Amino acid sequence: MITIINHQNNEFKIDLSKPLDISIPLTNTDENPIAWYIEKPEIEPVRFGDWVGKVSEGSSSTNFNNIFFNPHGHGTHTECLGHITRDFYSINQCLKQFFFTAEVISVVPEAQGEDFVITKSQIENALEGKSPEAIIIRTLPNLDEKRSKKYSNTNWAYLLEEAATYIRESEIQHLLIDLPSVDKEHDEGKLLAHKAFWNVKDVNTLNSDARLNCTITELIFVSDAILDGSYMLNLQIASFENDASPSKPVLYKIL
Ligand SMILES: N[C@@H](CC(=O)c1ccccc1NC=O)C(=O)O
Repeated sequence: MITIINHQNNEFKIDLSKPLDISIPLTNTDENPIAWYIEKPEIEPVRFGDWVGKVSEGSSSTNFNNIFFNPHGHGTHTECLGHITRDFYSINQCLKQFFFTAEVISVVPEAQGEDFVITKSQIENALEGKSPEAIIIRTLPNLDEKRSKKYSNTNWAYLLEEAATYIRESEIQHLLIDLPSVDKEHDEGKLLAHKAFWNVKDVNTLNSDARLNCTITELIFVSDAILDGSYMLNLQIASFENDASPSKPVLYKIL
């Protein structure tokens, strides 16, 4: 299913029948990744007395599950600046378009003291002067365990503030990464990369040039079969009125 997208005076030819899904499935098993010290998601049938919302139990014509999960801690999710502000901002109001030009880059986080960090020059070198609407950062090594990793208290790699500032100054609107956060796990609430990317100067009173329509997507997984380079990104969320929603970013190779 080939289509041609005309965008910013360019033609992009993509094959909609060849999606490259970079989301991590959300399950109630021990396979599910976890960050931020919570337990695994729950997916359980509704119960009313003896009645169980599960066909195989015999009382219900349908499978009818409640799901308890956390968008930030349980898998691929997309957030708006409402994640860090005193006032409420909703991803469903901030993200109103869903197709973007995108660049997949791979970086090896650099040791800095006890941390591993992604620097401005790594982003700058990997982008090679390109100016996509979205950047997809794959950290190396790209171990399969990322799909089910328990991240709590692992001090994962993070973006230096200078790297997030560079991404903002490059006018990139959507930042996707395969880590639980663009920031350091234990950072005393500084959230330097989040603030730099969204241009949030004061979380109590939002500045007028804060980037309301820009998003951060965390806990993606970009398989090795997807090479670095240019793609079209379809960034889909569920319509949650919340700072963040589970999401399904899908790439299409440009033909
Ligand atoms: N690093 C922050 C905590 C934090 O960033 C956070 C905590 C719970 C759920 C999500 C978080 N950040 C996600 O991007 C802190 O140490 O206060």
